[in-house]
Amino acid sequence: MLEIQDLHVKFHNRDREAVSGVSLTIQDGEILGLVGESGSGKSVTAMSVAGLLPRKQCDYTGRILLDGQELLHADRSVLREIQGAEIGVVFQEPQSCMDPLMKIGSQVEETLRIHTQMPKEERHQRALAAMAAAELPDPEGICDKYPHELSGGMLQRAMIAAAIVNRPKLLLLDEPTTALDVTIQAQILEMLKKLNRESGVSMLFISHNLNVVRKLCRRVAVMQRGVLVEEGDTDQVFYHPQHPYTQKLIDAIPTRNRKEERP
Ligand SMILES: Nc1ncnc2c1ncn2[C@@H]1O[C@H](COP(=O)(O)OP(=O)(O)OP(=O)(O)O)[C@@H](O)[C@H]1O
Repeated sequence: MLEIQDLHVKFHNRDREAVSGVSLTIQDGEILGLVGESGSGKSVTAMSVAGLLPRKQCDYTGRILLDGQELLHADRSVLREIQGAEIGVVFQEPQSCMDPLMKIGSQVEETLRIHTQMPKEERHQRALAAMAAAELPDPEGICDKYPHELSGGMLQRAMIAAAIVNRPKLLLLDEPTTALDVTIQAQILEMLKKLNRESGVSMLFISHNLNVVRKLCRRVAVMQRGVLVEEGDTDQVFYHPQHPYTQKLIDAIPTRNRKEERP
């Protein structure tokens, strides 16, 4: 469903490419993990897919196809349509993505307001359903709250609800659990798994932590300095890494966590 072909991105104010010849595919209903250290080009890859690349500040080549439709060179108006209707995006810091002065319910509904003609009551019902799918307790009550009244974990669930409310084909999750404590992180990973199982939405899950990716993704791609150095079945990559950089990422995981869940 998503095909990235030979993507290159170079920012004008940098000497080397942020993304150098990355090719990746995500099948219908698949969750692909994308790992690598800070600055390896994961977010720039996701931004290219989401149509969020600052086009005036960089040169970019390649192709990005979502169900056959080219996105990398598409017009802004086409991208805006796709962003709201077919691709949902969730970032690490929900606080910085939410409007502090707008109630949660309105923010979750926003995509529907912009991209559909749906009547108000139907929008509200869809927002409640999305919040329930994101496992927010008491969605009706939370609709009336402001962002500062929710915990970090709850806010991230609200962001996920906003990203799925228009039933996108693809969800881009850029370090969505990194800022959360481990218990909340585990609960959100479980929720994402269930969401994928029940709605069939495909996901690109970005993390610098290979151990987190293992919990969610059957397939993983590893990036280093803009280049895709390894890709394959997550367990295979984890237990038999082919690239020294992947080994380095694995070595960075505490041994206690590495042993758990060994098949
Ligand atoms: N708007 C921009 N202008 C110039 N350089 C940029 C811009 N956005 C990203 N970069 C550079 O592109 C490279 C890749 O960054 P990217 O954010 O994709 O890395 P990442 O793997 O997602 O890391 P992190 O986890 O820290 O976000 C980095 O060197 C970064 O500084």
